[in-house]
Amino acid sequence: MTQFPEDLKKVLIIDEMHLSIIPLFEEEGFVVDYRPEIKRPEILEIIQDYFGLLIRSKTPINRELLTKAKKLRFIGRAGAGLDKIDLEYLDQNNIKLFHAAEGNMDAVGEHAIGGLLALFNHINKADQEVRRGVWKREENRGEELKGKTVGIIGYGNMGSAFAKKLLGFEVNILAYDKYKSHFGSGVIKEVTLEDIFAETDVLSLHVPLTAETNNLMTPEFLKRFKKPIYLINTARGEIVSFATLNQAFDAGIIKGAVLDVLENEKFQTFSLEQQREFDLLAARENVIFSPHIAGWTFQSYERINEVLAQKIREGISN
Ligand SMILES: NC(=O)c1ccc[n+]([C@@H]2O[C@H](COP(=O)([O-])OP(=O)(O)OC[C@H]3O[C@@H](n4cnc5c(N)ncnc54)[C@H](O)[C@@H]3O)[C@@H](O)[C@H]2O)c1
Ligand SMILES: O=C(O)[C@H](O)COP(=O)(O)O
Repeated sequence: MTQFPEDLKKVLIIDEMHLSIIPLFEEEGFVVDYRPEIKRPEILEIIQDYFGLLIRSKTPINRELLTKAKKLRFIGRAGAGLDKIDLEYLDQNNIKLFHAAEGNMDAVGEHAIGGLLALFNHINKADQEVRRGVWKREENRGEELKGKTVGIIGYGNMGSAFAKKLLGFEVNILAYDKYKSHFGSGVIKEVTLEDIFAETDVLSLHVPLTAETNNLMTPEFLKRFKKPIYLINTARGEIVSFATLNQAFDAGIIKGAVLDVLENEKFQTFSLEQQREFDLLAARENVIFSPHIAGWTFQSYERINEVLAQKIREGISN
């Protein structure tokens, strides 16, 4: 067990997490305040007392918050995405950041495959029809994954987990990563973006949300695909807008989509245009939505805590 001085023990948890987080961190010698219901104004008032902060994504960890966090030495992100965190500030102020992407990457890989198979085989649509007493076989004839080329953009934890799950489906797997190289294997081919445009049948996005990937998929970007594609987005909704998706469907560039993430995930805050474009998407039979649950399994919920506790144990003692 790590022994910390009295004033370097307090850890604040501001998001709902599997309750295993409490004993895991207490065993490490921390004093844990589990406050999943806490609102931002109170966080701003009390954050000065804490050595560690454990988060998911409810509250932006921006300068307003961080400048008040005078004793803060580490942040633990129970999950993968770091897009709500001011990474530059952490770097400049020697605040360590740990994430637990390894804890939900298998869930994301399996969800992407599940969505794709459901899309290819019209499972959701056919299920609704049969429940209504409608028996349509020809209209629900499926598409096989075997022989398709699957393009992956972003080959980190999620992209590589998805690729690994694809092995066995007898597909051609191409992966492009702007900041990583020499990751290919005999089966998974490391390629350029041009190769992705030229060969992809199924495109899966696994980049983080950054200034560069926000709206990465513009209409111009999508026009560069040589064949109509099926799109899987389990990364972040801001990478491709509703309007761009509709345009690409209408132009025959996208012929089906699995969308676990949306450009705005709070329906009540949709602008009129977002509502109009979302309704158009929702009217398409070849779109499958889910409410940002790709990484959200019973197993990952608990595994994320274990990954985080272990990384913090190792990282804090250095
Ligand atoms: N839907 C969900 O439940 C869920 C769960 C987990 C993660 N995610 C999302 O998946 C993202 C990826 O997670 P990860 O753990 O694999 O991250 P990661 O950092 O391990 O991998 C991302 C990869 O993308 C590459 N990249 C960055 N910008 C790029 C660009 N412009 N073009 C091409 N490649 C680029 C990076 O070099 C990196 O290798 C997270 O940031 C999060 O947004 C979603
Ligand atoms: O980045 C992640 O790990 C997933 O998108 C889940 O995010 P959440 O913990 O904020 O729900």
